[in-house]
Amino acid sequence: MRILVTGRDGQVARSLVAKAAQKADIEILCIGRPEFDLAQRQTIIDAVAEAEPDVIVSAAAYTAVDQAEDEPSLAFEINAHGAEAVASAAQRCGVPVVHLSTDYVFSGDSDEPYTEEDEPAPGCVYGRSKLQGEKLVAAANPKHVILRTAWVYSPFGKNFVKTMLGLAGQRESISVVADQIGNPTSALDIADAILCVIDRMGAAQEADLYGLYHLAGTGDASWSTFAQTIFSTSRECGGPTARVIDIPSDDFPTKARRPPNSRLSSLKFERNFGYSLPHWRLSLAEVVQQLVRSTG
Ligand SMILES: NC(=O)C1=CN([C@@H]2O[C@H](COP(=O)(O)OP(=O)(O)OC[C@H]3O[C@@H](n4cnc5c(N)ncnc54)[C@H](OP(=O)(O)O)[C@@H]3O)[C@@H](O)[C@H]2O)C=CC1
Ligand SMILES: Cc1cn([C@H]2C[C@H](O)[C@@H](COP(=O)(O)OP(=O)(O)O[C@H]3O[C@@H](C)C(=O)[C@@H](O)[C@H]3O)O2)c(=O)[nH]c1=O
Repeated sequence: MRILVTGRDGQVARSLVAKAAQKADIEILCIGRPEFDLAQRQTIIDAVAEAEPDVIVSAAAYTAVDQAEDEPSLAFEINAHGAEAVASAAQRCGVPVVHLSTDYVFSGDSDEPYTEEDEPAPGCVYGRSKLQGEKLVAAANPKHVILRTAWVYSPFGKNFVKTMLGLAGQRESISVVADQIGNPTSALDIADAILCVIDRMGAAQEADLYGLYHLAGTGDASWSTFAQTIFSTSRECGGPTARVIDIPSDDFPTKARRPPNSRLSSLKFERNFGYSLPHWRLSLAEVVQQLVRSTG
């Protein structure tokens, strides 16, 4: 089984490489800029044709949430039209695409965890561009699994856990918003779930498994609770720590509006794939320990 993964240096791609290394029957091929650029359609067509994959994992994206407010055209070119081109290239090869999307497609004004039935209403450019990407991917390739995930962290790339540990080295206290809640999700757990999806699709070409799913870590937290847990875990293993000061979102102005509640219900994924992600606290401990060990 040859899996082509876009976004070579991203968190999900690197987690897939780490997880697939433990599986003899899987070959992972990661592609990235400059030879594969979502803003350059021909590079997508060429890269996919050359790879001859059995499945494509579309993990590359424009993920700079605030910066997207200043570069909406580029965000849409990459997250919407680039994603569509990847799904079309997969369709021309007759192979499925597993595409990643985000909790930021929701306004966050509901009090309940969002299901796949809920109407998206993104409040920022990043969320709008990813929502259009979902629609274009689904239209371009009937063999699609779209996974909306959230608050991704890992030992790789840029993420909130690494930002907090970095700031703890410089400050005694850090102000963190306490009125935005979501599901922290380890990219390593997403990688396991993607391999499970691919295994199920590859084994039976089960058409009824294609579609849109929410897939996030079990349990929820505010960014502030998440930060406190990062520091308590880091302290236990001898890493940097800081005091967290709870603040409202209004006291941490950002260019992009974030959803106050972006909790996702992953029940559909659980039902269809018989698989759920571990509790975020368990997965976080593993990642923080790895990060502290690697810098200590
Ligand atoms: N991070 C998160 O918290 C969440 C992410 N998601 C989604 O999950 C997916 C994976 O996210 P994650 O692994 O965290 O992403 P990262 O931000 O870690 O990595 C994104 C990757 O996309 C690549 N990329 C950006 N622009 C282009 C382009 N024009 N052409 C080719 N590659 C490009 C980047 O390459 P380069 O190194 O060249 O910049 C980078 O390797 C994305 O679709 C994202 O929207 C969903 C919810 C939460
Ligand atoms: C660094 C920092 C952030 N914050 C707040 C700002 C924001 O509301 C929240 C998260 O900040 P970040 O900018 O790190 O995270 P953000 O870029 O909003 O993360 C999002 O990324 C995209 C790609 C997604 O798809 C989402 O699921 C989500 O993970 O924490 C603080 O309150 N204090 C701080 O010191």
